[in-house]
Amino acid sequence: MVVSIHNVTKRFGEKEVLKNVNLAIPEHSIFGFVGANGAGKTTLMKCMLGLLPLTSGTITIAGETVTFGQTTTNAHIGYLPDVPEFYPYYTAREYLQLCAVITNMPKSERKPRIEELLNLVGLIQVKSPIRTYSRGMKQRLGIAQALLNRPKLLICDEPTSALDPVGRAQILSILQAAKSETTVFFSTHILSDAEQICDRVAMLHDGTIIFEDDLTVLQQQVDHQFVFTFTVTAEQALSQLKETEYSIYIEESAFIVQLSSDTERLQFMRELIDRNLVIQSMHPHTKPLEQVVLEVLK
Ligand SMILES: Nc1ncnc2c1ncn2[C@@H]1O[C@H](COP(=O)(O)OP(=O)(O)OP(=O)(O)O)[C@@H](O)[C@H]1O
Repeated sequence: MVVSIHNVTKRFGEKEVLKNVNLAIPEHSIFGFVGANGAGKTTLMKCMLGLLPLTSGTITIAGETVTFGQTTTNAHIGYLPDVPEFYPYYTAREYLQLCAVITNMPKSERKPRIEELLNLVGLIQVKSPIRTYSRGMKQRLGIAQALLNRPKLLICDEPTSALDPVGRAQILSILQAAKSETTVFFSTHILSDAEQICDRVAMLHDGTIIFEDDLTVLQQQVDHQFVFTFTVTAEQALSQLKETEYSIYIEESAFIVQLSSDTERLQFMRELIDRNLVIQSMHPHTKPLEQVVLEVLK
């Protein structure tokens, strides 16, 4: 485990913001940390970075215990705050060169690493200074900076929240690519972002982890239901399957059918052939993460 959080409680005065939190983050995974505004996500990340003292409990990063005020464990961490700040008159390349010098990166490694990261974050062709960058470009540069020294863990605080759909998709694909060299821990209140790239998801609600599991387990399959697409629309397919014995319904233009056994699945395929319906895709019907969350919070 690259991160182990054990019975962590954090109080600000009388206010208990984290209540006995336990988390284990496996290496080379993308771990989504979801929760509404004010749930305590930033507080836990600051505790992981040794920026806040714990009221009780322990946090270890790459096997080393985090101690408030000490920065030794931060050598394993790259951190992207929600609004990263840079020197506005530098270009991305100049800024990363400065960071490489400050962090004592060996001279021979600087150029290849910086070019590799500029390529990863899609800024390799950009020659203009950072002051001209969009928010998404700044986030992307922030990821490059955080990854510069090959940390074992990349912590990103709401990296997609302020971005438009294109900017969000770019960040998600960069985080996915970063997984080959590090472990990604990112917080978000956008469930669909977590759903797109995470291997594991934990949800913090009022300072308590209310679920934590592999995303595939969380998005349980709905009782033997399958979603089909055909070369015709769902409505047309349904009309071609008139008087069928199968339980079929259409939900938001998706054709969904209940097939409880392998035999039923085979029979249904035969029926589709008999009715000249050509399948484009078939997959198990799963609950979106949002529905899982709503059910847990009920
Ligand atoms: N230094 C502090 N002193 C007192 N209360 C604090 C302090 N820092 C955070 N809090 C409180 O702790 C709670 C959790 O805040 P936190 O910033 O961790 O939430 P969050 O999940 O990151 O929310 P957001 O998505 O809005 O950033 C909030 O009620 C906040 O007011």
